[in-house]
Amino acid sequence: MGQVNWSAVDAALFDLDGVLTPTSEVHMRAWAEVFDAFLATRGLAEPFTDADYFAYVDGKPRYDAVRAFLASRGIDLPEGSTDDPPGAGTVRGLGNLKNDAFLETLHRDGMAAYPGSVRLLDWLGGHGVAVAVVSSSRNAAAVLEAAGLADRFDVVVDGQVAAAEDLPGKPAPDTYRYAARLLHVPYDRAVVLEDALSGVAAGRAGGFAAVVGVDRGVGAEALREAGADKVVADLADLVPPESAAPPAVRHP
Ligand SMILES: O=P(O)(O)OC[C@H]1O[C@@H](O)[C@H](O)[C@@H](O)[C@@H]1O
Repeated sequence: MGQVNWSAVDAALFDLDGVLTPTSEVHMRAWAEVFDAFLATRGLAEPFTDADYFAYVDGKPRYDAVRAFLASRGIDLPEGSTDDPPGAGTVRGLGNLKNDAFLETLHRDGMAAYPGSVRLLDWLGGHGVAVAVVSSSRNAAAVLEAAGLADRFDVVVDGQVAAAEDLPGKPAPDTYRYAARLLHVPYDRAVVLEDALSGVAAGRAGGFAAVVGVDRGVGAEALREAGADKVVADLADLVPPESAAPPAVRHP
């Protein structure tokens, strides 16, 4: 697949963290802080790595990510409950601790969208392609607000919607499919844009027109293996070339 054939597509379904905003890095650092401290309390010296993040955590709902990483190290913790305090020694307690770390950074440093992603959103808006955000995060609204993107999306299927609608998270395709249904667009007329292996797998499983992998560090080959039809480094690469330059100013 070369360029995305936007004339054959009615909707673009965007992952948020790592696709529209550089929040994937903020999540990754918060997870590393929390998991490293947890591993140290158990006398385990091998730290949480970027490779661990990409393989077990990236793109997944909060507690699914905790379970997947702990399982990779052969650690089994009780599930606990969602209001467990940080440090309760449960899956949910660890997830909550990480959420505190994430929100602290978000509120302290703010967040700006990737300029290339805004460029694609602008182009799609001018060409009648509907857009939605499909994020595993329960913090999607706060991130969209911080990045000044909130009013660009009428449809946001995030971790809170998934919980309310009882939808399984990525790598299951259900959240992407739900967003397409809310936009009244058939799956095969929608494109999925994703940076995480779990999210690419969700797009692949959903029967969408195409899955675009956005390489923010996981690697083009891994994205293709997970099911991406095309991989780009920046979403501006998906703006058709004829509109890459602003129209020439005509002088009479
Ligand atoms: O913000 P929440 O609800 O804890 O969700 C976290 C997850 O949100 C996803 O969007 C990110 O891709 C993950 O890497 C992250 O861990």
